[in-house]
Amino acid sequence: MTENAPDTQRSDDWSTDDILRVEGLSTRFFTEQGQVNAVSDLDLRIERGEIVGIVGESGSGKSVTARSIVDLIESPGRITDGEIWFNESDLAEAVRDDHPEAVDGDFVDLRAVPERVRDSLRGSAFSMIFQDPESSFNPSLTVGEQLAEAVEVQRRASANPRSTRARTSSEEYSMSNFLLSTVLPSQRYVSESSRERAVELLELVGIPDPVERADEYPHEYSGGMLQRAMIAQALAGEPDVLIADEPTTALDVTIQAQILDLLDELQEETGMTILLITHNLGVVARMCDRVGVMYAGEIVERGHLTDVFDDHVHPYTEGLLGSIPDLEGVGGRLEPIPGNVPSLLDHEMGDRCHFADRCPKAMDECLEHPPEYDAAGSDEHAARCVLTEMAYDESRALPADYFGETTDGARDERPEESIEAQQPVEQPPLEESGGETK
Ligand SMILES: Nc1ncnc2c1ncn2[C@@H]1O[C@H](COP(=O)(O)OP(=O)(O)OP(=O)(O)O)[C@@H](O)[C@H]1O
Ligand code: NI
Repeated sequence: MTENAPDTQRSDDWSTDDILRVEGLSTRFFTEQGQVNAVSDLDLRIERGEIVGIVGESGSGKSVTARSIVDLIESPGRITDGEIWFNESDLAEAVRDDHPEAVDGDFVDLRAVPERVRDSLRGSAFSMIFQDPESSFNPSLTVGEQLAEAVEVQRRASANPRSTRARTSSEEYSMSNFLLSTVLPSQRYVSESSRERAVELLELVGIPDPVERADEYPHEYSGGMLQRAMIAQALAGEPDVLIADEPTTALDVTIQAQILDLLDELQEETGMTILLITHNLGVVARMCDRVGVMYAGEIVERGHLTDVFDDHVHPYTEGLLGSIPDLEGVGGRLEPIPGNVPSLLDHEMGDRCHFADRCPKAMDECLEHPPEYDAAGSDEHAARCVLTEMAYDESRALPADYFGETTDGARDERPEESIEAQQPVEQPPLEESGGETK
């Protein structure tokens, strides 16, 4: 404790089980069209060793949330507000003297420490896997070489104290596909033991004949095998938190299920924490302990699986549940929620519930932007919806044409014949509805 530290620490109220606490995170993109509110006032708590899901439609802000946590937001984007507290006593010790304001108990606010400290956590504290494994590998190096180099970089880094780690540009490829161009082969750094570890990692992620496969190039791998190799790459630094951004969307359903099983097994073996991003509630049901449902840059409902699957309050969650695809393959059809994903342009968002124009239960109350209310169920259950506080009252319903013509008729439906009632209609899977990751 320093003289400047407040008498009561906020971390006194925080569970020591929490490995990460995101508080009031806002991330904006400043584009020619205007300010895009990609993530707004988002709170997220993740316990050590749990698998937390973030689920929502394309464009709801899931990837921006993930990239904000690992400090990968690029211009014209910027985190404009919030704190990202990471619970690690060694790191807290290391930065306490120079940055007392960034430390609260064993928690460190990653936004309040110098960039080099955040950089030093990539790969070791946090690692990220993406939907598209091709972009994480250099096509002109063998998979084994690239894994060995990732191992080497992490080894050399962990020989130094966390706050002063030397970095090389080459390690970035385990984190970021768009930094691929900076990757240079640097075989002189790769030791025999790193090569052995690379083969071990391939074996760990279930790649058959890992010694031989290590000598192959990325294009010689199938999509599922390359996804496994990317997971191996992300594990090279033995991260505390693995952020998996739609890790299975590009794969066929059988392979999807295998990759999810692999993540589950790895979580159990290593005890690492996983933040799993998906637009598929079936994946959440299979994998996660807790889940946050995102809409228009906000978490609109959160809780344990039972809260969200059985006791949900938010009509958006209800709509998503009508869209659960069959993960095992047969069918796999999704019923999209009627209406369009909202514009996140600041001047078009308005100060109302952002889902109101698609909501079959929108009432006068929804013209005010709802705070997060506690909801019935577990302590963790909360929703940004007035239905936590009052029953739906048809006499207060907004007229169907209240929001004009742009809503694809979503508001023409009355609740009794709303989203669930429309299920039999065959629709293309949400995966095909586009998004920046395609
Ligand atoms: N580089 C950028 N420039 C401008 N706006 C951006 C940029 N990246 C993201 N956005 C905005 O942030 C919003 C949220 O995007 P994000 O990628 O987080 O969505 P998502 O929930 O991950 O969707 P998907 O399921 O399609 O991956 C997008 O709708 C887009 O408007
Ligand atoms: Ni995304």
